[in-house]
Amino acid sequence: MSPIGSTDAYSPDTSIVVENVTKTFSLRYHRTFKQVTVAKFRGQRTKDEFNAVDDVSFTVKQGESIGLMGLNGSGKSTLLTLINGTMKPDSGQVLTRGRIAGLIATGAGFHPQLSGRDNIYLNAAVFGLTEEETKDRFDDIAGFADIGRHLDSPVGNYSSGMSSRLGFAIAINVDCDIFLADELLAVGDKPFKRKCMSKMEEVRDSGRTLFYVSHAAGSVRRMCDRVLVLENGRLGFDGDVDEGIKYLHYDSDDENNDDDELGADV
Ligand SMILES: Nc1ncnc2c1ncn2[C@@H]1O[C@H](COP(=O)(O)OP(=O)(O)OP(=O)(O)O)[C@@H](O)[C@H]1O
Repeated sequence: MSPIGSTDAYSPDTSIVVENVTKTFSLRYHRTFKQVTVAKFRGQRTKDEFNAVDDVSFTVKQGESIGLMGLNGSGKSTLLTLINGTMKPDSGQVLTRGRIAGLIATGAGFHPQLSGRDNIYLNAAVFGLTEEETKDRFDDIAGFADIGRHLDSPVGNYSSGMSSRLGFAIAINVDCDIFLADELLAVGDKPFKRKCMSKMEEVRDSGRTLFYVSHAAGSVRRMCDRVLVLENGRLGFDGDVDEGIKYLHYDSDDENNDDDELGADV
């Protein structure tokens, strides 16, 4: 990996540069105005700040597939949201090259009162597809989501698995340079997870940059050629997949089981 700040980090085959990125959130201890006032009167703390992403730096080359791992709350989703541009870092910078697509949160970007069909057009437009492009891809999207008659009912009534199917089906049909996937296998059923994995392999093999958040060691091993491990917001490990998984102390017996790898969490 090129050191950040070197000319290599900004070379034409660089896909993502994350440079000393920090994102700070507040932990609030009281909800109401009255509680806050009483706490202040008693000299108690009403909030604390912490770095969900803490001075993280790395560079990704176009076509690399990165497994982003770490325990719950270590900052994976926050980092993905910063790469995606939905949130801005408090310090440092994130640079990306090309169009970004992917599934960051189940149901994010869907309008609950619109049907699945209308949401396909809405969501595809957010990803930058024209109406014509979406029409051309509609059958592929609906076919991949495979939610049958529910396509014409409001997305607000969908189960989390159904929202995830629709979200993934749209995202995977967008032409992009960087594909971000945050625990997309967490809610789907097993046949859908298998379908997603082979689609993601297609994405990886087509030369797009893949950023894949997962707790499942087996699927990271199958999908990725490099692992980043976050620990309390800091980058604890960046390198070889097996070593990254060992770094997180996975039980190696679980990793070889194909069924487990599609669903197992740490
Ligand atoms: N908008 C927010 N405001 C305050 N705290 C937040 C916000 N979003 C995330 N956090 C906190 O930031 C930390 C990192 O959260 P994040 O969702 O990035 O972790 P994660 O590694 O993706 O976790 P998981 O594996 O459980 O999905 C957590 O402590 C979380 O509570």
